[in-house]
Amino acid sequence: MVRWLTAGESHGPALTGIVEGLPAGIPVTTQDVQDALARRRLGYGRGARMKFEQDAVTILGGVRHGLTLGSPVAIQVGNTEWPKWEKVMAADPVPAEELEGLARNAALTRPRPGHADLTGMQKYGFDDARPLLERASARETAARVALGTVARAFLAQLGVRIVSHTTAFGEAALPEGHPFPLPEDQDRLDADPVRCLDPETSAAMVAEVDDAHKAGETLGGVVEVLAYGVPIGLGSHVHWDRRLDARLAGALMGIQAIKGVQVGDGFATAARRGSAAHDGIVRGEDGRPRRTSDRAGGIEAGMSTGEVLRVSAAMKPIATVPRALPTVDVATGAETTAHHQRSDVAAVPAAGIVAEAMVALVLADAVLEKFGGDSVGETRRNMAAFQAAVPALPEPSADADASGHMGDPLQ
Ligand SMILES: Cc1cc2nc3c(=O)[nH]c(=O)nc-3n(C[C@H](O)[C@H](O)[C@H](O)COP(=O)(O)O)c2cc1C
Ligand SMILES: C=C(O[C@@H]1CC(C(=O)O)=C[C@@H](OP(=O)(O)O)[C@H]1O)C(=O)O
Repeated sequence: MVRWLTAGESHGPALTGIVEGLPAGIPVTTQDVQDALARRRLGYGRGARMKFEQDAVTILGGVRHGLTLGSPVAIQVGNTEWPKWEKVMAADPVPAEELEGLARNAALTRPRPGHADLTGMQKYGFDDARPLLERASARETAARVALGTVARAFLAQLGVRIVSHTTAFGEAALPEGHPFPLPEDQDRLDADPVRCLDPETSAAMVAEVDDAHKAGETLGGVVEVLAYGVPIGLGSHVHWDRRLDARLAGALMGIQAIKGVQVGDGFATAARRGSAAHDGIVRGEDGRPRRTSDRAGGIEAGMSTGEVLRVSAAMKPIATVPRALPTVDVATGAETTAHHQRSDVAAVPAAGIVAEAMVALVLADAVLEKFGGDSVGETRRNMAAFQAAVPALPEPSADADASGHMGDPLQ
């Protein structure tokens, strides 16, 4: 079982992530993690903090000379903002006179609708939103991306490669039937301001962000993650919590601001007739069955089919709306507008990078569940043996009934 945990606050000294259960022999370096984190900072609409803050990566355990040891991998991502917050976010008590007059320490009592502020204060018994927003902040996703780097490097050793792109940003969306991006497109995607390969749609998405910015608004959107080379049979139909689709959906829903997840064509299939909703099965070139399309997103009955795995996540607009939303001041009881602080206008492209990390962690777990292995080599051998044993179809005889009809159940 692969387990992972993160700790740390947005303006604390660092975020820390630990992933346990990955095998020995995964090639990963500090630079790999640093590069992955740099991708998360990109994207049109991100706020000022992304420009001046660096992610300071230290691998604290589980890796030696560029290879994992099979022990828990611990990664620290230092917040270079920390010196400004040393007193306000100190772990140990700070004398009141040292906090007095510090603007950063002022109690935030006008909770933002759509963020953790109000419900968190009510639930945890705080009269200030600071202790909530510090952990609710998606700064935490830096730690997930760091851990996802290791999971992804493991999957790459097995020929599984992940790519993501932005399919909708505000009202601008890729037209239906657009080509799927390939893993080799990653650099081109990262070079696009919104991570969309269609130039016309990309320009429309940028215009959406500009419009929202000018109007004091924020935006959401949809990202899609594709995984190539996923073997047949990850996950299982036998129990709800073993279904690969359920596990991916939970992991994607666990990203801040994600409000909808779909597998393959998801919601669109609900409006289709059966014949246009599923993927036909044919004899593939290697004599094994293949699907004629990827509407199901490479998962049927909670199991990977061996086709391209495809999941999408819908992100709501950023809650810190510059044209501040109505709220109440919990200190005075007065109706007012929400506190506003520096914020992203939109973070959809960054959410795509975080979604890649979550998909990588779930797939790494599912791969190890099916194939096991304490070293990368062992997992690779086990996976190859299983794949070699997937039977090819018998050669059809000339007089076989091609109708495949099983009788009408309504008669
Ligand atoms: C990459 C990323 C960046 C985000 N940046 C901001 C931000 O700058 N301001 C903000 O209010 N919310 C931001 N969010 C969303 C909030 O973290 C999220 O809405 C909040 O934690 C409440 O959780 P919920 O939206 O899932 O209910 C961001 C989310 C992600 C994934
Ligand atoms: C810091 C990051 O994202 C932050 C996520 C976030 C939120 O409310 O989720 C609010 C903002 O934090 P701050 O107000 O300190 O600028 C974002 O910058 C990051 O992604 O690294």
